[in-house]
Amino acid sequence: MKTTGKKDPTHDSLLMEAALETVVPVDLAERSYEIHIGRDRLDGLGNLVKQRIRGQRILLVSDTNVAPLHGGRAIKSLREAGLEAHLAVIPAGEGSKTLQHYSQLLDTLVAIKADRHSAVVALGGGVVGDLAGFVAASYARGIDFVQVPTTLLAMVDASVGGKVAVDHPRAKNMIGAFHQPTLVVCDLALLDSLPERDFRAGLAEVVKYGVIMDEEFFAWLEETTPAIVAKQADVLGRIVTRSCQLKAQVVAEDERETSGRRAILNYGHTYAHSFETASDYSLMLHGEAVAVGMVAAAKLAEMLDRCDPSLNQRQKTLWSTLGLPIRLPRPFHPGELLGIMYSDKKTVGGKLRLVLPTKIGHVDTVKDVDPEMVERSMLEVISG
Ligand SMILES: NC(=O)c1ccc[n+]([C@@H]2O[C@H](COP(=O)([O-])OP(=O)(O)OC[C@H]3O[C@@H](n4cnc5c(N)ncnc54)[C@H](O)[C@@H]3O)[C@@H](O)[C@H]2O)c1
Ligand SMILES: O=C(O)C(=O)C[C@@H](O)[C@H](O)[C@H](O)COP(=O)(O)O
Ligand SMILES: [Zn+2]
Repeated sequence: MKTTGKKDPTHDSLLMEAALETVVPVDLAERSYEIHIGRDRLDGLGNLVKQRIRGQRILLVSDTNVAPLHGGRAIKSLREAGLEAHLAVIPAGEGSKTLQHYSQLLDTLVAIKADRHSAVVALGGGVVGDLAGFVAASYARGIDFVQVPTTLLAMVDASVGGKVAVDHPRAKNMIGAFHQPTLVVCDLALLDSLPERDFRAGLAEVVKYGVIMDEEFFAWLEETTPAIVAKQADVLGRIVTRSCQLKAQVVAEDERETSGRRAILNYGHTYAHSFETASDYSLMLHGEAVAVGMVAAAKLAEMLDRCDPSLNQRQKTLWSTLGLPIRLPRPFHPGELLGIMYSDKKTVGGKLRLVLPTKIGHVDTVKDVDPEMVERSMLEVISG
């Protein structure tokens, strides 16, 4: 692996040791938990879950794509471990992150007589994890929750850190909570069935970690694109492990985004959420919106003389090689997007706050950004 810039002595070993079987700890005092990463972990799920929950009754939540492929094995493993597992299946896609589906899952928990020691297990991508997690956060004022992510995006990001939510029609992830899982199990073999477009969308959040906090990881991703696109098993293991290590580090420093440190994970997201919301959550995948949002954010940083144009060029080159968009797929009105950005959760007192890069590996949160500049930065990504 090429090493460039200031060297963190632990870095090479961390990335190289990030082989196929790893456990990444998330250190949060009494809410600490482990992320188990490896291939073919689903068959051992029941025993892992059993050790980490208080009761026997489980609601396994999955979606209409994942349940037929992997739900049977998950249920079998839970039942073989002596757990009473029930299955609830939601329609696949972002359209399920609603109060209506949240309410239906609560009804299911009541129907199966779930109690305070019962647990929710999410088997799916970020949509299932965010929705099921919010259900677990609020049922009986909070019950145990286990994440079994099945997309790359959920393995590297959504399953870790305890942000759980549903969307408001005009504001993404606006109704939710912080509720940490008690266990995360990433079975890399599940990625074999993931559609190509969803796999590539997950890479956006991986590259995000490089830009916000790990220049060497970013450079390694640039060099490794052929193996990434070919989904080489050891490379996928390294990507998931390094991403989880980086996210765990940030979450341990600022669990509830109070000090501001955690906001760095939101790089590109204020823009991304406006694209998703303006298109009723149905035009772009979250990862695709993040990729374009990072291009717009880097353009703004460049316009504000905060970073060199080469940063955005490196991002865009990587997006093109990894099959991610650098522009929006249809024209949008910048004013409409800007209006939605004011509903972002980082907005305080009517002032926009944005996470902007200074160089690869470093970002700052910039308060009170000039809205006119933000609007202009969007022209970088608006087609037509
Ligand atoms: N909570 C967080 O910290 C956090 C972080 C990042 C993203 N998110 C949220 O995550 C969501 C996006 O997650 P996503 O990209 O995983 O989308 P997703 O959950 O919609 O999954 C993508 C698609 O892949 C299918 N799928 C999932 N796993 C599969 C598998 N193994 N085989 C075949 N098909 C499979 C799903 O049915 C779906 O159609 C967004 O709502 C986003 O806001 C949350
Ligand atoms: O975990 C975080 O913190 C993140 O910001 C991760 C993001 O990738 C993720 O999309 C998150 O859901 C966005 O958070 P939000 O607070 O802007 O809804
Ligand atoms: Zn995200």
